[in-house]
Amino acid sequence: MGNVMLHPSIDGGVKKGASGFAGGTLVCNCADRPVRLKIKGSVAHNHACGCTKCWKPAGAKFSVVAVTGTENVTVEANGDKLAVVDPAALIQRHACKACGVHMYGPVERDHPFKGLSFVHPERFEEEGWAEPGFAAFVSSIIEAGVMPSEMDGVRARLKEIGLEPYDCLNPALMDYIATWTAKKSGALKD
Ligand SMILES: N[C@@H](CCC(=O)N[C@@H](CS)C(=O)NCC(=O)O)C(=O)O
Ligand SMILES: [Zn+2]
Ligand SMILES: [Zn+2]
Repeated sequence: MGNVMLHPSIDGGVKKGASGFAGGTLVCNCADRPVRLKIKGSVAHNHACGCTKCWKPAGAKFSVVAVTGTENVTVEANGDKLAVVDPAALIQRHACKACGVHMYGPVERDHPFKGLSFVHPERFEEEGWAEPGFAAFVSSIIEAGVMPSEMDGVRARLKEIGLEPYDCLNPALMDYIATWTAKKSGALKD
């Protein structure tokens, strides 16, 4: 099972983050004029994502992606290289035009995730970011070309390293989204 490749940062097992992690600098893959972003404070809800829209390093089936408040994100250097991948998407993924790494993805629309930005903690120069805690959008890896017959092995490997696989988000985030929606419709009162 250990030969199922998911993502380089977790293939050897999930490494626990440091409790004192206070943020740092995200850097893209460019040797020349890399994009640099400052992230203030820790990241939350780190997880593996199998969807086709999140950035993955070469050969990875999953991305590793977490959130922070958009107010904690500052572009520090070479922001002129950033462009929004899909302006119609909920998550406004800002990618480096030269190397393709997604640097941050703010949610600005009226949505339960409004005010949050999605970031890829593996791009931190610093060690100690909070480890991923579950796997989301697992079935979506088929959309990127993974054989359906591989899925049992992928889910078994995710469980083996302690990442419960879900085909959407985990129950905590799904309940959070549904609560927001129910309050908006009036089905739930504050
Ligand atoms: N099955 C689709 C799922 C895409 C999807 O819904 N991704 C989730 C997880 S990142 C999402 O919240 N997307 C919002 C967005 O891409 O803006 C795919 O793989 O492309
Ligand atoms: Zn770059
Ligand atoms: Zn995703």
